Amino acid sequence: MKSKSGKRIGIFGFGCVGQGLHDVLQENPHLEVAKICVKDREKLRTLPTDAFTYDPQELLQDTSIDLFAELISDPKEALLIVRQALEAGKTIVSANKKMISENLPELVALQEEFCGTLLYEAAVCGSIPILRTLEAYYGTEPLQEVSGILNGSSNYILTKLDAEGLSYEQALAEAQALGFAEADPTLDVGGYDALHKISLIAAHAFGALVKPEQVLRAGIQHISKKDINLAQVLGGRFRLVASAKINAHNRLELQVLPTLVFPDSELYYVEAEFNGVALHAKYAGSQFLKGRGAGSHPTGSAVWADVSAALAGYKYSYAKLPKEEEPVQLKIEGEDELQVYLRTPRPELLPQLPWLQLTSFGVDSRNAQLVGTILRKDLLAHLPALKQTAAFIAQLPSYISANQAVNASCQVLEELV
Ligand SMILES: NC(=O)C1=CN([C@@H]2O[C@H](COP(=O)(O)OP(=O)(O)OC[C@H]3O[C@@H](n4cnc5c(N)ncnc54)[C@H](OP(=O)(O)O)[C@@H]3O)[C@@H](O)[C@H]2O)C=CC1
Ligand SMILES: N[C@@H](CC=O)C(=O)O
Repeated sequence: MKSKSGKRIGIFGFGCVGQGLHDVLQENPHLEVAKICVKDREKLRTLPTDAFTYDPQELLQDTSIDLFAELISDPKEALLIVRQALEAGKTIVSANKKMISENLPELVALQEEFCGTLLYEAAVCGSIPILRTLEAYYGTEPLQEVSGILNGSSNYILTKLDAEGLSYEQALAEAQALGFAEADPTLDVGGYDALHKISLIAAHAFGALVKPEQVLRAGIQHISKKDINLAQVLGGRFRLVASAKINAHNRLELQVLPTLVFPDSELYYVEAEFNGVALHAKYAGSQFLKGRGAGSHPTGSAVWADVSAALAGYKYSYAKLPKEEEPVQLKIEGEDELQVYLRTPRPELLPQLPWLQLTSFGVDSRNAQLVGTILRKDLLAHLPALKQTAAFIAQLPSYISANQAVNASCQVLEELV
């Protein structure tokens, strides 16, 4: 079908997001879909066979195509596609946060060298226009913090455990069936996906190029009924929260941690696959954006928005990234203290940690719970050993005392008896 704009798009991937984009383009025929590149020749498709190709070069070398959308689940192949498109000076839109966050310096350099364009709004918080907001609105204003719920699947699981009493396995299976989860769901529940997203946010919001090992990261995969009940008795909910924030020493602190949130936080009300991001700017003050963070049409909509913007000549300015001649201003560090809740079914494996304060409770043959205060950098150093104990680790706000947690745990036990 001839499009209104006369422009042609080549799409890589026809899964959850690719189909979402295709649906949106069918209802809004501004662009002609040249072809869709997929992998599996045996898969049943909802479109005729001639809509597809299995050879990426058939799209990449087609000079009649004006721009590409890269929406495949394989980050290595995605990098090859995006690299080739940018080296040819083309415009390409991607949703692949793992690939982009792990290769951002190269992708920025390729855009500069060959004058191509890469946009990736769909890679961060699905339908929420967070990158465009950071770029177009906060390109010059200093930000103090950007934080929130950046992974739809984890949030869906946590909501279902808390509100409907589903088992972890049931909730994860639902998140997968609905198309929210990554091909490897460890990326979601292990906090890696949120790490990729907060790294991209850090680049646009603070001009920081982040290495994964600089981020304090824990996921939700070891959460248990006991933890959910404890949160409920305390009047809170666990959410997987990612944050990038400038601390009192003008250092950037990055973390992805399950966090106990209460009704005084906007994040308490972010449910199911929704995401929510709070921005704290020096002059504008605070803002909160909430919307669907995963799913076919919400993500397809974000890709479509990028496609439309790219056709209108929009590019990221990366205004806050340090220029070659400037030294890197922002150091990533962790001198501050964190209060954490920790429960492990393998207490015998708990490493010796330099706790500043520590209260243990709920210790029996199967579990140990504790609330402790520790320096962020010490927790970062010991996190791999803690993870060996299958521990569930979460940040507790400082206004919750260890005594409150102990009392809540006793109440949970009484209710279970
Ligand atoms: N699902 C979501 O809500 C969101 C996903 N994303 C990101 O969007 C991207 C796509 O995710 P999603 O649609 O969920 O994934 P799906 O698993 O639903 O679909 C993946 C698609 O990629 C194709 N594909 C995989 N490997 C190759 C390859 N080597 N060559 C060509 N095609 C290939 C598959 O082909 P075939 O059909 O033949 O199997 C399939 O069509 C990922 O980067 C994901 O992280 C971003 C935001 C939200
Ligand atoms: N797996 C991701 C998909 C969107 O980015 C998520 O659950 O958020």
